[in-house]
Amino acid sequence: MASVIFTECSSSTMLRLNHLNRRNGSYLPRPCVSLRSTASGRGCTLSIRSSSPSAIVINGMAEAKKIRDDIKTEVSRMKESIGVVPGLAVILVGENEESATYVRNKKKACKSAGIQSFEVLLPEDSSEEEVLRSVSGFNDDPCVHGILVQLPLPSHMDEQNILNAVSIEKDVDGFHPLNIGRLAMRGGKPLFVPCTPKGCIELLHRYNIGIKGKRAVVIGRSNIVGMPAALLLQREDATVSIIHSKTKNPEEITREADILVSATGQPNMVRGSWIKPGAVVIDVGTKRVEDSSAPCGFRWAGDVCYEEACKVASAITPVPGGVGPMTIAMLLVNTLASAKKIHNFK
Ligand SMILES: Nc1nc(=O)c2c([nH]1)NC[C@@H]1CN(c3ccc(C(=O)N[C@@H](CCC(=O)O)C(=O)O)cc3)C=[N+]21
Ligand SMILES: [Mg+2]
Repeated sequence: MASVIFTECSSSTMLRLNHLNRRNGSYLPRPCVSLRSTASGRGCTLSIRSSSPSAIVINGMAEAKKIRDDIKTEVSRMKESIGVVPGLAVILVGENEESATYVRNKKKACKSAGIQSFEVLLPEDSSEEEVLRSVSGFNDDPCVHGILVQLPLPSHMDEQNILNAVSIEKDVDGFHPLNIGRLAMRGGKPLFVPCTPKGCIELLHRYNIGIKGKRAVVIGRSNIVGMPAALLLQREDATVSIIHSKTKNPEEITREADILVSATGQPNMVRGSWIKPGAVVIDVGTKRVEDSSAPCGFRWAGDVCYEEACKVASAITPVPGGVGPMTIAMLLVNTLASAKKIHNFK
């Protein structure tokens, strides 16, 4: 290893730390080399001048592909042995362009994995009763093993009421209050866990990033991502803090995080200075932002200032290609698991 130089304003390089710690199955720096909180407040001042610092990029797209391939194999095994094809139903209300994109992606993923997909598109001004009727139809349909009501719903509908109506056996989104309640209980056994947080944890596992005993900070407390992510991390024995819009000085708390999960949908909110050197950063944000230089007129922006974060973090998920594809892969995982359970197929 070349000389290690301590400079005042350098961003840290975790190359050496990564090298050391990957042998222990962890990308996190050892406490004894975790230099932080300098007087200037710039965080770590350890650097190796000769090499440009850069975090490991967590390739969610590649992991998702592997998972989808495994599902495809299982789906055909199931079809051949018992003649059952797993089915996923999606209910989409209104014309929200982003929602339409997700629904399209889910449909594509189902198709390539051999999962049958069903879809109900309802106009924005539909009544709650109409949505409830669709839910109930899918609850009773033996070809459907998973039901997903795309959120957000139009504001005139009671979201809780609708999520409550989904059969918990088919709640592949894990949004039914019973599944969430069980997730929150010590020793509780949810039938399904929400796909995005589940995808985040799966990425950490697949990259051998230890969670037990680590400080985890989640930014955002939504029912879809923030809150279940915090619960899951806590179940994996992390010590978890949740940051939200009323939190004072959030960056002081994020700088404590060994694992930082951001799910706010506010592009570039998380700056490099918010991140502890060597931390693992999971960026859940996927916001469409106008960009005339992009081929389709927009691009996907995460919550994290990626260029800055790369210089500080030891590992980071990109947007796109990080958490997003894993979300869809987990949806297929849950749907297959549901079909197996309903048909008692091992
Ligand atoms: N009931 C419900 N369940 C959800 O799981 C749910 C939802 N409602 N409402 C909206 C959010 C958002 N969400 C995403 C899924 C995949 C990508 C995704 O695949 N993103 C790609 C970019 C998009 C693309 O390339 O087309 C990526 O990050 O690489 C993003 C966002 C699921 N959600
Ligand atoms: Mg992504």
